[in-house]
Amino acid sequence: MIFIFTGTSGSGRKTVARKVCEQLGIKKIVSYTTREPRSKEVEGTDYYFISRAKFIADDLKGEFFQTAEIDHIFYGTKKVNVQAIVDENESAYLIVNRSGANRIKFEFKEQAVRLFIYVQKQTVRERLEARGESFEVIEHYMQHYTEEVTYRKDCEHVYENIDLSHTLELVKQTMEEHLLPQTTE
Ligand SMILES: Nc1nc2c(ncn2[C@@H]2O[C@H](COP(=O)(O)OP(=O)(O)O)[C@@H](O)[C@H]2O)c(=O)[nH]1
Ligand SMILES: Nc1ncnc2c1ncn2[C@@H]1O[C@H](COP(=O)(O)OP(=O)(O)O)[C@@H](O)[C@H]1O
Repeated sequence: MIFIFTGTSGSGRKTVARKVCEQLGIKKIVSYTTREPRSKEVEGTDYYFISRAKFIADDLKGEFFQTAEIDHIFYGTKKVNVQAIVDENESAYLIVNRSGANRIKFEFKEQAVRLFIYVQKQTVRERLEARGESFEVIEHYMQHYTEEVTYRKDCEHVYENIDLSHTLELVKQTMEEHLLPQTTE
């Protein structure tokens, strides 16, 4: 099973995904990005941080399963990382935007499920302010919000992440249901 975490940026997707998947022992498919690491982000855990030139070269070689460009930054997951999960017949998760979620769902069909995490626009702003983000960064998040939030109608599961522990419980429950052996009835 592939668990696709998507939703509005700044709503807690990474936090929820990491905590629940740690508990369930589900591996992450780590994306590549051309943006600078933020403080506390770890190479190979949060992202593989690579240069634009390397990203473009790898893309030309056909190494990416899917890519996205957001605010002039490239993001992508490599075929080799996705294939490793398929070969081992394991479950995995990733955190992607709308286009990435669509691409993965299209490829994996019933074997992929989209978990949409969101909060109200004003709450995103407050959390980013609390995280100490600059005005410019916060405005970027705000500009994407409307486009991102409308994707929720297409996703299999939707969570408004108000109380974190409550969200974690609900998401865990859903994921456990998907991990149960499928009956043919
Ligand atoms: N399509 C796609 N989107 C990605 C990938 N990796 C990350 N993203 C998305 O890119 C956006 C920006 O991510 P990031 O720079 O970490 O900032 P965030 O908005 O704080 O999560 C988020 O919506 C991520 O989910 C990827 O491999 N493919
Ligand atoms: N339920 C919650 N209540 C308050 N703050 C939260 C909650 N969930 C996550 N956060 C905080 O909100 C910020 C954004 O979370 P993050 O997981 O980075 O979001 P995303 O991956 O969606 O951009 C982080 O500082 C995180 O600790």
